[in-house]
Amino acid sequence: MREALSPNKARKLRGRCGGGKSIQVAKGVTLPTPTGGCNCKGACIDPRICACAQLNGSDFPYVSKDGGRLIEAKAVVFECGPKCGCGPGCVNRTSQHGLKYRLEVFRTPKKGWAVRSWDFIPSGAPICEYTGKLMRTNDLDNVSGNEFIFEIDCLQTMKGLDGRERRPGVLPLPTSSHQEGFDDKKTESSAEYCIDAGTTGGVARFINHSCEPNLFVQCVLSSHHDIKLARILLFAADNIPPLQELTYDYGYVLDSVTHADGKIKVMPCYCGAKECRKREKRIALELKVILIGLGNISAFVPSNIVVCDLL
Ligand SMILES: C[S@@+](CC[C@H](N)C(=O)[O-])C[C@H]1O[C@@H](n2cnc3c(N)ncnc32)[C@H](O)[C@@H]1O
Repeated sequence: MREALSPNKARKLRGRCGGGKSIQVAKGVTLPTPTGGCNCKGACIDPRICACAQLNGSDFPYVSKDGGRLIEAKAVVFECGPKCGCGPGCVNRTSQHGLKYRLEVFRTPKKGWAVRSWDFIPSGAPICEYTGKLMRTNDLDNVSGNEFIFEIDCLQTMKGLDGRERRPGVLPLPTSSHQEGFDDKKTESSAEYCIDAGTTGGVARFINHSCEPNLFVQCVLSSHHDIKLARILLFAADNIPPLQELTYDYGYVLDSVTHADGKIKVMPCYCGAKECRKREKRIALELKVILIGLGNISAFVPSNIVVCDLL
């Protein structure tokens, strides 16, 4: 990968601010109706009063420094939503404020497209949301490939299933979520819903896997409390200097992708980390993998993102 940016080669593409296209919902999938929120006015300040702070363990998950930073990774973050009394500037809406950093989609020698920032990113800062088409995992037969499928598996993270690290401080979800999908006795690990960014989505779809990532995945609930349909946000795991490639751990099950004949599909990992596991872990989907043409990536890239082909 060449490090130097070439302004002549860099191309600004048109698109929407705030991470690109928002979530589209597939036919047959219904988003839950917004749940009631807090009664705070203007901004949420007192965690003893804010009903949303109570859901986060009686505190706000964010500090307002640098426009909002997540204090620590959580099983799930409860943000204020449409039914809350607070306004859009509330710190407990940090992931809803859109892209804050100048991101660049660039070409790598071995991993295809990748993403980096022109700005310094402080630890805990929200980067972008994984957007695309929200669909049932069972309906995936009809999509073009699994390169851009993100399974919404917050439940597995919460329960530490499939080798995922169980995050500390897991709080019981509100009653509605228990009814909607959080069953303590359930050990089944498959995600019921996923986000397909194959044909629509934002810049998150270009972020590659690393075994030593500088981002982490955070499930966020803001307009409802159904964990199966949580929003997927990427946050900075560290202070990230400008031009360092942004990566997260795809965290899927090793050797779970098979060809049609049942043979394991080995996916080499080129993350370059010292502790690289040497294999990109992929999801357990028996799908034909068809790379979609990236001739027109403008559909995925908002206007404050630059695309730069460095090959
Ligand atoms: C969500 S896409 C990421 C963007 C992709 N690089 C592109 O050009 O559109 C996931 C795909 O990127 C490639 N990829 C991501 N991380 C990789 C890694 N560490 N090593 C090799 N290939 C990787 C794989 O082809 C993977 O299926």
